[in-house]
Parts: sequence; structure tokens; C-alpha cells
Amino acid sequence: MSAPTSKRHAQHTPTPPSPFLSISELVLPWLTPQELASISCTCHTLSHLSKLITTVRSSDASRLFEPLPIPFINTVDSHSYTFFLYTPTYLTSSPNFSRQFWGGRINPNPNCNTHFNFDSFLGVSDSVGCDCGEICDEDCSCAVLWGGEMRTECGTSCDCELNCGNRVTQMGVSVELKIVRVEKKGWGLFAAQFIPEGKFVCEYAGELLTTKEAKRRQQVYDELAKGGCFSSALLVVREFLPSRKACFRINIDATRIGNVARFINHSCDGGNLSAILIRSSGALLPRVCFFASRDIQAGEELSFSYGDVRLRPEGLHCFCGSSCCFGILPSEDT
Ligand SMILES: C[S@@+](CC[C@H](N)C(=O)[O-])C[C@H]1O[C@@H](n2cnc3c(N)ncnc32)[C@H](O)[C@@H]1O
Repeated sequence: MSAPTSKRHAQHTPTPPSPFLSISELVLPWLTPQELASISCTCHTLSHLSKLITTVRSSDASRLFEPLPIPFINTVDSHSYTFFLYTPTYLTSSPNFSRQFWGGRINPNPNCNTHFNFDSFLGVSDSVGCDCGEICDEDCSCAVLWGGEMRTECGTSCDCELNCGNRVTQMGVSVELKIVRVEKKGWGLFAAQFIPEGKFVCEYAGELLTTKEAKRRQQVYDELAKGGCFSSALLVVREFLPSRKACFRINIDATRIGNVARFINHSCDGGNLSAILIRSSGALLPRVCFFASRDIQAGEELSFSYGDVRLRPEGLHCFCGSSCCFGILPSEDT
């Protein structure tokens, strides 16, 4: 005699997810917000899944690439998040992908939680690193003090490990941050905890461009900005030689692919962040990293001055709110 099966029990037996649901969960996180919006109109299940994806996306702009989640917070309008591709460090060539998995329940991204991809760096094969062992001591030859705007760290040509104290910019964003929608400025990056003066905040990550390509893109971005609904994030940093007659120029474009630094707004008073060039042993090019230039309280917006000021009457209005505001957003004279 077989045991009776209660109707209640039969109702609660978990049913395997339908192939449609499983495939949707794998495919939808690859879609852009526009594609998600149009697909969510087609049926109730896809609408529900799209909402879940939006919630996960707005809870972490970094898609698990950084040690801490960096949420989007918006009390100003209906934007839940902004869409871009994420890279935790600079890319020396244009990415060969145009989509990135973002917002699914299981993230298949193989780079998750690896904060620093040395392989993407232009290396110097015969460069000399330190041989301090696993963790460097105070006499480490890599820890040369160059003064305010440049520092050196251990890198690929060193024996030490990633948790060596002379690799402070190589572990990703380790302070709590949030991306907040601000009236008239779009999104802005804010401190979600107290950040002491001198603390590393984040790298400026994106596509490393030739100056020719940077100039071409800047012209395109300037045209698009005239339409009013476009934010570009192309940073140009110049490193002057001691003679100051020539300079080495780094162009990083975080507009299409970048990290949370792409949300840092301009402040005419210089803001609370300093951009410092970090040269790692074994890497040919320095990285641009932001450090707190003073103590920053939880809830303060992070900002810096957008480089050389070129006051253009037709430039965008500046809403930095500082007492020395020029009224016009500086833009790079490429
Ligand atoms: C690198 S993005 C910063 C993030 C941007 N707010 C966003 O929503 O993506 C630079 C753009 O932000 C805006 N922005 C930055 N600082 C600003 C300021 N002080 N006043 C007005 N707009 C600003 C401009 O549109 C500028 O082109």
C-alpha cells in the first residue's frame, strides 16, 4: 500500500525552474537598460526579472569588482542607475566586448574580486623590482618619495605579495562610497564613511588613449554635450619633466568603460581629492589615483578640479557651489 500524498504537500514540492526562466536569468543581465525596458513590456515574468536586475544593478555600480558595494542613491528623479562598462584599472587597448554581465543573481564574471589585473599593463621587461620578500619593509627600494604629485609602489617585477603595504592603490576601493543623484550635476560620488586625509580613495580607470584619439573624442563629446543630456569623463593628466619644457601626457576615457571615479564632479576650489600619479615597478605607465587631500566627513561629496581651466563662454555651467566658483565648468583644451 502506498503512502497517501497530501494535496498540500504536493503543492509545496519545489518545481524546477522552467527553461524559459533559466535562460532569461542568464541573458537579461547582459542587456542595456533600454533593451531591458523594451523586453519587460512583453510579459509579466520578464517585467519581474527586469525589476530584480535593476535593483541589483543600483545596489552596486562596481558589479563585485571592488571589495565593497557602491550603491546608486537617487531622491531627485527616476533614474535608478547609469549604464557603463566597469574596469577596476586602466585598459591599454579598447575592450573587445561591448556588454558586461550586470545584475544577475550569480555573477559569472571570472574577474570578480580580483582587484588588480597586472596583465593589462604595459610592462618593462628588464625593470628592477625589490626583493624584500613577501611583505616589504621601510627600506624597500620601490618606496621612493617623489614629492606631491608622484609616488611609486611595488609591482610585477617585485617578489612581494598583493597585501604588501607598498601597494595601497592595488586592492581596489576600500572606503565606503555611494553614487548620489545631485540637482543640476547628474550623479556625484560621495563618502559613505569618514575618510582621513591621505587615504587612498580610488583610481581613475578607463581606456588609455593616444593624444590624437583623445582630441577626436573630446570634439565628439563637446558636440554631444551641447544637446544637454550627455556627460563625458575624459581625463587628461600632464606629467612635466624636471625642465618643465616638455610633458608626458596621459589620456584616460571613462565615458564608456571606467570605474566609480567617472562620477567625481568638479569643484572650482580644488575639492577634497588630490590626483597622484602612481608608478608601479614593472609597469611602463603610471596610474592616476585619488587620495583624500583633507579629512572628509561621511556624506560629503568627493570632488577635484578638472585640470587646466579653459573658460569658454559656451562651456557648461558650473554648479560646484564653492565660494570661488567661476560659473563655467573647466574643460580640457585638447
Ligand atoms: C566625469 S563626469 C561626472 C559625473 C556626472 N555628473 C554624471 O552624472 O555622470 C563630468 C560631467 O559631470 C557634470 N559636472 C561635473 N562637475 C560639475 C559641476 N561642478 N557643475 C555642473 N556639472 C558638473 C558635467 O556634465 C560634466 O561633463
